[in-house]
Amino acid sequence: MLHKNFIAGSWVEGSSTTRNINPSNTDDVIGEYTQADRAQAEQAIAAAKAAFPAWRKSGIQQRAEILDRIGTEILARKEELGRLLSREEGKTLPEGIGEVARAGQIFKFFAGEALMQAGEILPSVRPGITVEITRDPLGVVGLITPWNFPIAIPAWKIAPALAYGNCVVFKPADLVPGSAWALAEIIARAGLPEGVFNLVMGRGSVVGETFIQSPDVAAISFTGSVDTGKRIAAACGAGMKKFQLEMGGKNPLVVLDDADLKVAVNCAVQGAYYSTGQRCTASSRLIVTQGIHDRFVDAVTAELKQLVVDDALKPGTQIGPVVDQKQLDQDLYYIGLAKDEGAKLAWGGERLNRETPGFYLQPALFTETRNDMRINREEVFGPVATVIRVEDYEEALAVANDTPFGLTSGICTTSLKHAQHFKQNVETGMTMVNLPTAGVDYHVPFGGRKGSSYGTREQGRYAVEFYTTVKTSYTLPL
Ligand SMILES: NC(=O)C1=CN([C@@H]2O[C@H](COP(=O)(O)OP(=O)(O)OC[C@H]3O[C@@H](n4cnc5c(N)ncnc54)[C@H](OP(=O)(O)O)[C@@H]3O)[C@@H](O)[C@H]2O)C=CC1
Ligand SMILES: CCCCCC(=O)O
Repeated sequence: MLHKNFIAGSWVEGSSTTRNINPSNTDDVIGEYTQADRAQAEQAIAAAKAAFPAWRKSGIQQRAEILDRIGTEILARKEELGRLLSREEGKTLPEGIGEVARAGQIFKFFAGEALMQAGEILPSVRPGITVEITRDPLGVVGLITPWNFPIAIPAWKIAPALAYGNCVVFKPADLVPGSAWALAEIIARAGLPEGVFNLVMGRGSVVGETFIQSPDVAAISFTGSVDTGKRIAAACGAGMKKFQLEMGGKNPLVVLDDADLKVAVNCAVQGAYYSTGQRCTASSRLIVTQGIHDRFVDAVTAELKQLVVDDALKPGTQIGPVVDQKQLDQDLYYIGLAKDEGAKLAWGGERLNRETPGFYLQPALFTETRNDMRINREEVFGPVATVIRVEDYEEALAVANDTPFGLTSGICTTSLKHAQHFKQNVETGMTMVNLPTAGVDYHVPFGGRKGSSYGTREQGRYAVEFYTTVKTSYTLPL
């Protein structure tokens, strides 16, 4: 079966196709997916533009019911969709099912938000005049998503876009079309008028470029690499488009002498290596004070030796394969670079063989690293973490903030004083105390600072800032 694009309410073939390969077993072809060319991407944009005038006036009850219907079906099928997600992306089955559940919860959350489009009414400073502050939808929004959260990141862009009355052209990462297509198939049956939602599978350099260049696309929401994010920012700026970028991080986990060692080790292993380290929120720099350093390194190393690296769908697997050859090459490149820079490899870093051909990599831990090494400046986006030894809390905070990124951070400590000071002074958009840096709630703001993110926050009620525009009205009643 060829999985087609969904444009103007119909399933249509594109100009080429791509095969979806299982990173746990590269002999396993999950399915064949069509790829749009520029013309088809433009057809989708035109369909969304034509649908907007009516959709922007749709009732909030209609929107709420549609979003709730989508969320209900996603949750009802979380095992099936979770298995598909793990098969195509490589995160373990529990992680895949968890991500699908999160997507369903996100749609249900925004079903509620669709009903709560609050504004404000104030008296003018001029007597007798009333001022109203309301919000309008933007129009056609282009949603461009990465491979590492194939259904949750699309959900947290699509759901608010629709809730606030926008029309959508959605381009998933070419590497993981399965989850995106399954999500689109649910959305296609949820009762939206034709053209309101369009799935446009295809290469970023073709479909993505068409979105960011089109004068009929009012806004772009993007998650992915810094390089692509900068490209999108330049194009959107030139075209006076609204845009938001979520691009990753070099997230620090600070471990102080007074930390609970067991908690700190769990935070480090979960945060740095689960989901094969392929999370923008993953810990990659473990910043450890002198007094606990050796005990911490020994304990983390002991944990890494126990981790089960295997087929994502196999029961008991804790670390699935890397997503593809390109990412594996990137991980191995940085492992080699760290060695060349003089970092000490405490454990792992070798490609592994398993029963089936896949991109299996032993989680790697480097010690005796300095924050000015490239391994500590650049995002690897794999199961690779480094330890930086520091003297005290003050030095730990300074090192944590000394990075071009600012997405998330963490501190393991039993000192309320240090926890409070860290929350107030760490330069990241999100921060955790005695918790992994990865793993966030779905109903609160998500996003970072510096090179990690651009624009307003995603997720939760804060999403209204991006997916609407404010109008101030003055009325003199006659
Ligand atoms: N912060 C995060 O959540 C993520 C960060 N990353 C980082 O990015 C690196 C590469 O991952 P990758 O998925 O390839 O990231 P990319 O930035 O290459 O891709 C992200 C999305 O952007 C699309 N895209 C690519 N080029 C363009 C373009 N010129 N215009 C518009 N859209 C475009 C891609 O399409 P397509 O892939 O179909 O070509 C994909 O849908 C990772 O190694 C990691 O460092 C990656 C994923 C998530
Ligand atoms: C939903 C995708 C990003 C969330 C990353 C995390 O939960 O750590």
